[in-house]
Amino acid sequence: MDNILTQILVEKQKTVAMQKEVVPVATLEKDISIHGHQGRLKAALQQSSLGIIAEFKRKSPSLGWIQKEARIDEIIPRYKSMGVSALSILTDTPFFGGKPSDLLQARELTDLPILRKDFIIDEYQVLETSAWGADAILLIAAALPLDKLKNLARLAKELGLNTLLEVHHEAELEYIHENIDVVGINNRNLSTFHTDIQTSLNLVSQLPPEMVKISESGIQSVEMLMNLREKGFQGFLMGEALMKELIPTQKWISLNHIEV
Ligand SMILES: O=P(O)(O)OC[C@@H](O)[C@@H](O)c1c[nH]c2ccccc12
Repeated sequence: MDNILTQILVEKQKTVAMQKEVVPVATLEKDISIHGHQGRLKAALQQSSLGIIAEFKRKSPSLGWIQKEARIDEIIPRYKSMGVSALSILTDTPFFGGKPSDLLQARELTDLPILRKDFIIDEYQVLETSAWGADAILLIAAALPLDKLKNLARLAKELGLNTLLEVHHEAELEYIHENIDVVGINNRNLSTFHTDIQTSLNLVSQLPPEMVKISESGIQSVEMLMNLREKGFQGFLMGEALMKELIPTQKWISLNHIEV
């Protein structure tokens, strides 16, 4: 199989089928009424902060292990001290080394909005996301037919979750509809896994002006972030650079004090 996304989706179908056996829908639904989070990702990005969505990611198909032994209770307090706007927690195990308990642990540690980062292909996973106390789901246009994506986004809205739609090119902009709260342009080509910030810069003018916009992947420096910010992005999904602490925490803290 040539395309990594295709491999991930095949694997995901098996995982979801297994999970449905382990935790039946009725059990998940009990937890949903307990949490009842209202989607707060969009609101957090609309406030005038730096707009970083800090990702917790142990490994990725493109990089291999980034930090195999990374712990939520060490990384999340650092992200909090940086003044990030939201968190992104990977819950995919085979390809990204994440697990649902990472999200649960992060939820215990902070009130920051949490994006559940996974490959959502089934309503069951939307229920899980809500039951685990996250605030938002990611839906990837390249991974889903439009009608399926619309059904998932509708369920998310009913549960009070925000939906972040991930797009890569112009043709996918047709996926934007009333239940999409935030649009993310992924700078990573999902076939080659190569990143290029130009992807964001090229597409931004074609997004609806009122839409909250995020640039995802390959943001490695403050200069890149500021450039994207000037071009109209309010959110910046960053994983590798933060996990590796390529930019000192102190630098982020000082940036939060300037007018952005
Ligand atoms: O580590 P980076 O290059 O900063 O990228 C973070 C995030 O954008 C990336 O992990 C990502 C974007 N979309 C995804 C979809 C699935 C898994 C991962 C992703």
